[in-house]
Amino acid sequence: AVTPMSADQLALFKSSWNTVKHNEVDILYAVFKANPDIQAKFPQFAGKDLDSIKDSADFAVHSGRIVGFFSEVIGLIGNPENRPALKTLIDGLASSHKARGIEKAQFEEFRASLVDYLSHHLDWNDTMKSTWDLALNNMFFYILHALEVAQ
Ligand code: HEM
Repeated sequence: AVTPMSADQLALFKSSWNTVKHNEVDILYAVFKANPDIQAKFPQFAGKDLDSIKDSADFAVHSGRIVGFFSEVIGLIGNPENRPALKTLIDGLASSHKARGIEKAQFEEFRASLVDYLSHHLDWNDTMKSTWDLALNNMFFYILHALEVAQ
């Protein structure tokens, strides 16, 4: 289920994301490093040495798309008028990933690696941790549900 965030939590969520959102390459690198099975799903990166692809243009483009999705969603969260746009984005993500055979468990792995990254790059105190837990619980509730019902 989804638990609404307080205004303070929402503000902290957004401002803390703003401090790392341009570390796209480092974030995707951290996800691939911890989860070779995720890297293996990317046709252009499968089987390649992560440290040698990290600085490529292709890696930057993909990192920008994937991490940029979070920026797009986080930018829309908090205003009820944006709900249809959020639903469209999340449904699109779910159907494109379902079509690639990506399972719920891999989304959970992605989430865990993102949190691990954040825990080392944000001022990770109890308030920060509980705010991100809540935000990602909500976001992944929608994503995983959309993945379940996607065709
Ligand atoms: C919440 C987590 C994730 C987000 C926000 C995300 C976001 C995106 C976005 C925005 C794209 C480009 C648009 C599209 O094709 O839909 C994309 C492509 C892709 N994603 Fe994800 N993704 C996530 C998790 C995963 C996971 C767990 C895997 C693999 C196990 C994965 C594999 C792929 C692949 C293979 C592509 C296509 C890359 C290409 O263009 O060749 N994604 N992802």
